[in-house]
Amino acid sequence: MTSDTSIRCVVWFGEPTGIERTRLAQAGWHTRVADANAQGNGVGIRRGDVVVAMADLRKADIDTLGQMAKLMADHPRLPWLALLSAETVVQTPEVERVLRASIDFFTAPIDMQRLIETLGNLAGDVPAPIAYADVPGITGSSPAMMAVVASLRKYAPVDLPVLVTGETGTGKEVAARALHKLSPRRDRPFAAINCGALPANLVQSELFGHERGSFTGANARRIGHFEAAAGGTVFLDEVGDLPPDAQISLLRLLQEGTLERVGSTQSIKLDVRVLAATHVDLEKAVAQGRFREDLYYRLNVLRLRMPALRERADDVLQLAQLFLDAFRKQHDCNARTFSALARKALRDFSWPGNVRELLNRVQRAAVVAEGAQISVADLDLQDVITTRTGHSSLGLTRTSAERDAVVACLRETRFNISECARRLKVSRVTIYRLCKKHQLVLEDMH
Ligand SMILES: Nc1ncnc2c1ncn2[C@@H]1O[C@H](COP(=O)(O)OP(=O)(O)OP(=O)(O)O)[C@@H](O)[C@H]1O
Repeated sequence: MTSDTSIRCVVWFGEPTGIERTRLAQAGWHTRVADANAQGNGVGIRRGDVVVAMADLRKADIDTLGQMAKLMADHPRLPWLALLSAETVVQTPEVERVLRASIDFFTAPIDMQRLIETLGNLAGDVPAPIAYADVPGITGSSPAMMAVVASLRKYAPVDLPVLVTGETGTGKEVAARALHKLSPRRDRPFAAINCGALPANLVQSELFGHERGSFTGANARRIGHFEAAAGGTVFLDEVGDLPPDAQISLLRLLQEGTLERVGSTQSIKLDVRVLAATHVDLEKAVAQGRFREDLYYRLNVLRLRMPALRERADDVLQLAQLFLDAFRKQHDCNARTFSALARKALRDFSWPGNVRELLNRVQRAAVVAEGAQISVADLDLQDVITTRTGHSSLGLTRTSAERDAVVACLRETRFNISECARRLKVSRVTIYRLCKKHQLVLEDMH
């Protein structure tokens, strides 16, 4: 976080265009133009200012490139971004050094919106977590999460089953609890049952209860989870795992509002709202005959899809900060925030375990972090950074493919320019131009 008097500054080694300066100024960034070749020139940075350095290679000659790479190596603590022209030859050692030292790079024409967003991330702009006063436990202001919140508000007061779908760890149980808390049943019990974790031979008795002596070991009458939640809400997680007999009992409860305890023929009237969740494809289970179709339709009256975390990248930093703050309240730890690179990794990672994985990684990182900032290594996300920055932009890929094609063809044709031009279906002049562009000195290639 920045103090009130600190300013945000881009130290631009190169030549920003007028439009680039204006867009940065509009986004609250001062631009200080600097020269990579001029030693020790002051650029008016004060302690406490937020500084991002820009290595603008668009017009850099070979000497400037070398100077730039050296400058970056001498200032490894500065967050560096690189700007390339479409013609920048990436295979040169100097450009490679610049790219390796950069957190991110942009190829002309520069996408100013992405650049400003990246600068914001580097400055630690983590919007305050959006919690919804009326919807407990739900955090996130991404469009996907706002749609979820709108559905929760709509579905909560309606006394119908809701089928919550979504990958593991997306917050299906959190959503079910929110539905209960928002509903008129809020002061009655809420029971969350993982159907997949119940032993198959005990499912009926666990859910619907049993009478004394109904099976070996049933020493006393016992009411099941449904009866215990009378007047409230029962959330059946992994409902697809229910065995066939329990599916019949559940269907009856939904259709007639009654249940029978195991070992009894007496129907008990019960008022309970059923919410169910699945991370498997229930439609497929129905098609394969593993799940009753009539039960599927009963459960699937209202449907709520919890988005995967990678679909709501806007929420990742907010959630990460929320989890870190919560951890700090309970434990002694130095970590207060995330480094620029860590924030980038958090946004770029695909989060197969969704919010649960984010929570686990943040807590582990908070324990192992030495300083005030959690690093990429603390989060164990180094691979994300390596893979991402290893990726080429389209411009870079094209440039490098073009160079490879020219080099290969020149070698094949034993450096016969006319033959190479014929094979590549371009003029001789173009071959000479391409050699110049890619800094290919013909004699060196023999
Ligand atoms: N929007 C959110 N805001 C804050 N915490 C969340 C949010 N969504 C999920 N969590 C947290 O993430 C963890 C996983 O959530 P939850 O158990 O609800 O996921 P799930 O989809 O039911 O998982 P599974 O399919 O494995 O049962 C919990 O610790 C929960 O508190």
